[in-house]
Amino acid sequence: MATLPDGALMQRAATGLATAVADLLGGVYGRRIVLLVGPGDNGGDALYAGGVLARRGASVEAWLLADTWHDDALAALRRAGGRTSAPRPLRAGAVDVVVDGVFGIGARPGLPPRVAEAVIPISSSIPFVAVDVPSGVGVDTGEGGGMHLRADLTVTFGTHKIAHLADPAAQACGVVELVDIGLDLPPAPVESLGEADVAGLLPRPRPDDHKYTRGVVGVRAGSATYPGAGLLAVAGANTGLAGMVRYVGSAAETVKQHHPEVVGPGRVQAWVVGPGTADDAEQHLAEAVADDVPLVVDADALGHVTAPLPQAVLTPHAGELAAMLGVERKAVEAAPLRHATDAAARFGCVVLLKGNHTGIAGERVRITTAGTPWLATAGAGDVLSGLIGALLAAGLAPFDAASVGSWLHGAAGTLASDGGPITATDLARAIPRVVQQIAVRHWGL
Ligand SMILES: NC(=O)C1=CN([C@@H]2O[C@H](COP(=O)(O)OP(=O)(O)OC[C@H]3O[C@@H](n4cnc5c(N)ncnc54)[C@H](OP(=O)(O)O)[C@@H]3O)[C@@H](O)[C@H]2O)[C@@H](O)CC1
Ligand SMILES: Nc1ncnc2c1ncn2[C@@H]1O[C@H](COP(=O)(O)OP(=O)(O)O)[C@@H](O)[C@H]1O
Ligand SMILES: [K+]
Repeated sequence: MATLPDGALMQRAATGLATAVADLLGGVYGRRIVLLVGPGDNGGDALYAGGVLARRGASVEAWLLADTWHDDALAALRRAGGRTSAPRPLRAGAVDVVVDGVFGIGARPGLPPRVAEAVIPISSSIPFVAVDVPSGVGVDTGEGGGMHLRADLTVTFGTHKIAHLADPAAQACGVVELVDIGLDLPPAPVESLGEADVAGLLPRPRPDDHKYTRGVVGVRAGSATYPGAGLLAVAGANTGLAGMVRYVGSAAETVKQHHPEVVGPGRVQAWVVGPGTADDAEQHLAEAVADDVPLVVDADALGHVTAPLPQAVLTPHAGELAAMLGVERKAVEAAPLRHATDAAARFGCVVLLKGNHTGIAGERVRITTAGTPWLATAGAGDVLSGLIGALLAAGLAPFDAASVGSWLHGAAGTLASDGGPITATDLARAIPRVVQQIAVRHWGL
């Protein structure tokens, strides 16, 4: 901000916001727009954008929800023909869009009663556009805090904030649109991989490779009671990303019938331990750890992790992580990033916490946004552990294996789903297609 004329960034932000609102409305002239305006620059963005839209023929009213507001921005709105008015109940169809400019990155979580009273009587069928973040969420934690607003579209500036990536706040954002305002940004403490990042990290077979140089992954999963978990972990491992898959466990016959490529015990470069192992989980974990290679620890084996495991990727869902940390599941769901980071410190390894947006805590934090809620289906987690194991065997460091595996898993779920329901088997089958698309788009093959 110091290098630019006063207000330049805010003008860029407000122009981007006005464009996004116009796109959402499919036009501006005659549209009815309500601005929820707080005391800071977030309210200033909303007011300036309202001015741009009013000049183009929209009917814009601002509800001033704090005792102070951005004076210059309100003056600009008034000059453009906008007005202020008192909050009132809005039934469906009463206005075309509500713009939430109450609080932005300067906010503490939660909403003051005056704001809550104004927004509760607004029909939930009126679209909400959040300026920067839905007001009231924990901007730098992604935690829900107390009360917060929800948006159909969030227009943010310069860079994504943690609240756009980390649940539960991310679920309140709707679609997130990033407006470039020309900021020169430092490295981020939280990252989200995109397809090009994954293309750069994925192991590629070289001309002189053979199956052993590409890495061998061993799967210890499934049992007489749960053979399916073994099959699905193998399906995730056996998608061609490692050179070979070994299986160790009591579902060996079933695994061989479905996956003729898979071989029995021997040397491996990485282990996957846990899905469906039931009473054998502790022994499988001890044997895998004794091999001193990187490993994925999932499902039944997670309860047997007591000491730090420096080469491991732990892949709990919220319930499993809660049990490991001795807290309530609700506490993990309210603050997933914090609990994943705590667990990574406690167990001295990478912790991948599964969910809508999966968080990977290790040397840094990465969040996966590539998935779809259709992935909430039995066995999808077993496929993930196998897939991450294959990437470990292929030579990726645990933090990269976990985050690249999670991205491929989400992208495969989204591709297989195409908007409809999927099974874990469909998901595993789609993984090679995702890798093929990456190869075509980014590797020039
Ligand atoms: N920085 C940039 O590069 C750019 C920033 N831009 C824009 O500026 C926005 C940030 O603006 P900002 O810093 O003025 O803070 P903002 O979020 O409007 O609110 C702070 C005010 O709210 C109050 N308050 C907070 N929480 C509260 C609560 N729970 N309950 C009650 N009150 C609460 C707080 O009070 P205080 O804490 O001082 O008591 C203070 O008065 C940013 O999100 C983006 O939209 C763009 O223009 C482009 C460039
Ligand atoms: N609502 C959701 N949106 C997106 N992905 C989800 C959602 N719920 C679950 N998933 C993903 O589906 C997988 C489920 O794994 P898990 O809970 O271990 O199931 P299982 O034990 O049946 O395999 C995880 O990768 C998780 O991230
Ligand atoms: K806001």
